[in-house]
Amino acid sequence: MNKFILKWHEISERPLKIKAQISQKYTIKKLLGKGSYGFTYLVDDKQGTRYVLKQLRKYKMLDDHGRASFQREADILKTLRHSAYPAFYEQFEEDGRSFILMEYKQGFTFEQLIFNENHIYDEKASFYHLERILEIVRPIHNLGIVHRDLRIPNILMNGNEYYIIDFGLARKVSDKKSNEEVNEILAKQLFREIAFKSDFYALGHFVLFLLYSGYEPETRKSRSWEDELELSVTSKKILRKMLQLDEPYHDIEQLLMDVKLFNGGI
Ligand SMILES: Nc1ncnc2c1ncn2[C@@H]1O[C@H](COP(=O)(O)OP(=O)(O)OP(=O)(O)O)[C@@H](O)[C@H]1O
Repeated sequence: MNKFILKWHEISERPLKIKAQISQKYTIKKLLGKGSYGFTYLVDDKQGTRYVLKQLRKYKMLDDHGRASFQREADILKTLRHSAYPAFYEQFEEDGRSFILMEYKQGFTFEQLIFNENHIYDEKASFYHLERILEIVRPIHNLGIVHRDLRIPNILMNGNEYYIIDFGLARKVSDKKSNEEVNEILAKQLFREIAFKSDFYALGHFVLFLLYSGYEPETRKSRSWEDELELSVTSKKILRKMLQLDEPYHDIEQLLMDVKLFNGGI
């Protein structure tokens, strides 16, 4: 399909309507997200239990790559089985549409916490959250999986619990053959390379979002984060490595150790 036709399909396909019934079991309550891959809904079953239902766009179903990445997300969710990530429930097709049903994780995303709830994070709080999040990234990396989308809308908090969602871009690092191709194309997009350091790079930006939540510019001139934020030498060092400005961290244990030392936990 040429690019124009693909775009036309993307724009013209509408999400399912609120109150629509799927698989005779689930009712659509809300559209949570709309991406190029498909739609994400909040649904409930007849007992009123909430779930998240992901739908692959119809034209993506005709495309091997689209189907494969949707399947990869289902497979990765099935593999993970940890309370920090949505549990996989089922996968089905209906009316030529493909769906994945997963656990709904209740909480606020860090995007909501910063931009809607106006939370402000100082250096101490930011690195505390980073440590807690790294603890739940560790099991993913230990399974040889890179998330590749650890952004503020994909990390949630509820009380003392942290969750990671949206495994749509996650890949196995051992998936060498297909990865070589992807890595070549994406070599310049530091957070999409299929390597653990991509997740650290994304989390470096995540920490900058937290740190900038309390930033009041003194001048109109924009400066680098190192000049704008008042940070300790150690946290700058950690961030520079995460952001691949210095020799990057290659495995999570090195990074976690530095963050724990900084937080005074070791
Ligand atoms: N399992 C889940 N539990 C709770 N909320 C979820 C879950 N999955 C997705 N969401 C919510 O739905 C939103 C959109 O879902 P998702 O990330 O899958 O789609 P997206 O279109 O790729 O969005 P984004 O670009 O924000 O990542 C998320 O930002 C989150 O608020």
